[in-house]
Amino acid sequence: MSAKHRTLYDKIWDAHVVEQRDDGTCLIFIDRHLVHEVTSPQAFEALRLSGRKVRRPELTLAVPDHNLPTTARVDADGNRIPIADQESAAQLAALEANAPAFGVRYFGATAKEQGIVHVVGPEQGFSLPGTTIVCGDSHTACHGGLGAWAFGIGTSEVEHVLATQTLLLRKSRTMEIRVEGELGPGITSKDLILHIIGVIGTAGGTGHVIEYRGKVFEDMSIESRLTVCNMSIEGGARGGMIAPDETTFAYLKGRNFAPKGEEWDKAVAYWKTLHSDEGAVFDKSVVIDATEVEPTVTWGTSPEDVVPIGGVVPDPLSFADPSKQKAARASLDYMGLEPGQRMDEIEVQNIFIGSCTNSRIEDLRAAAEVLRGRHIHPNIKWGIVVPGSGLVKIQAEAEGLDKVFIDAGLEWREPGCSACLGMNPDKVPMGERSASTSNRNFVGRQGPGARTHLVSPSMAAAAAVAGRLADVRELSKQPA
Ligand SMILES: CC(C)[C@H](C(=O)O)[C@@H](O)C(=O)O
Ligand code: SF4
Repeated sequence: MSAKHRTLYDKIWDAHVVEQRDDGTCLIFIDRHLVHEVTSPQAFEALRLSGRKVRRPELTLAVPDHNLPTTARVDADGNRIPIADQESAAQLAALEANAPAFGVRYFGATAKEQGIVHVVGPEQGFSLPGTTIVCGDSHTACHGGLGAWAFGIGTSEVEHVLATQTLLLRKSRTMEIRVEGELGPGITSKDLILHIIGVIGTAGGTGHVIEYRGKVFEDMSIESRLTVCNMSIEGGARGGMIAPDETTFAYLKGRNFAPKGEEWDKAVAYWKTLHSDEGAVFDKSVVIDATEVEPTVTWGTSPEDVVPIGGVVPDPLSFADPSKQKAARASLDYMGLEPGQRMDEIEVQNIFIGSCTNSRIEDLRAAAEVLRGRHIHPNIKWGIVVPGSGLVKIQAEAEGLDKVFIDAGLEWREPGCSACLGMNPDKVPMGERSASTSNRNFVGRQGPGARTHLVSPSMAAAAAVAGRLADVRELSKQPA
């Protein structure tokens, strides 16, 4: 047992210890295992070779997302369109064969429930408060938005979880990110998390599990909480979570795999105990003033390279640390930017609205609100909107959002990871620049030589209209 006054993370940890080892590690029970096509083929193959089964197939959910093209998946006769890329096709085929062979629940490429694994888990009520959730994917912390302890694992751990439903872990340290005050008008959860990563840096959360605390998070929708927790890994953290509350319960009620009837009442009673006790001590604490958060954009090739839209590209010499100076110089070189250049004068040629950070219905509504009655700028050569799941797509179409995007000149696609990373045909061309709602602006992330500026959905829409990075608050003042 941990201390008397426990943090949310302590409580979830304590509830999942199967066995404590002398070396300080614990065998932890894993409640939920999400599986996608990239990190699972070898794990299933290893099980097959050793003649083992999936220990708890009902706690496992598989869905392809990374490699699927986001163009039509069936032809006019209803036949599946094959994937041209051989490696992608092989990974998809492996998952399609492995799921039924091992009795694992599977949402296939053409199922309406298919989507990005981190969008599907919450949407299906598969991800629940107080659960341990793993996936062979670094953005698994996303599910912490529901009050779960969720974290990414490697392929050998995927195999371990498939075979045993447990993991041998060492407890992380705890970190509180307390946000005080309120966000200004037009400032979103994406701006906030980019700002936070700017403050703590990409190593700020190393070795820690973050709990995001404060009224800002209590007031947030689940979609926004998922966006915040999603990027915990970009701040170096092992996980990120927000205590579950009435908003969480209302979001989950009635969802496909959420508990029903009496089970629901029991679950809610338990979930209500899942918050850090008064007097609980965190190993590290950071306080952020919400009123300081502006619409935030990145200028470099690390998610910590952030600046308000009203700011300028920084001078590498402005950083105290010589290694950061060197990194900034390399970033500016790659990004084709000069110190002192105004952020809102940087022209973009590509728009990507999607990814597990920002492809839920609320994100699409926010982008559509800016684009309604407007058209994309002639600078924009390619702009796509990629819903996070088939169900998000259906909902968006029922609200007419697809028409708003298409009328504005953007493409409306099938669900998947898409241009978030260059593993499928959606890529930003060499040397071109994108305003992207994804979570990583690494060198080559959106394709070889692609230059990525991370933004919120409404800021991506503003960039589409302006043909450059732009302050959505300025645009909103003008008539459409
Ligand atoms: C391909 C996958 C393993 C990878 C990850 O671990 O996160 C991807 O989802 C990413 O966002 O870079
Ligand atoms: S959308 Fe991007 S960040 Fe999310 S799982 Fe897919 S590739 Fe990774």
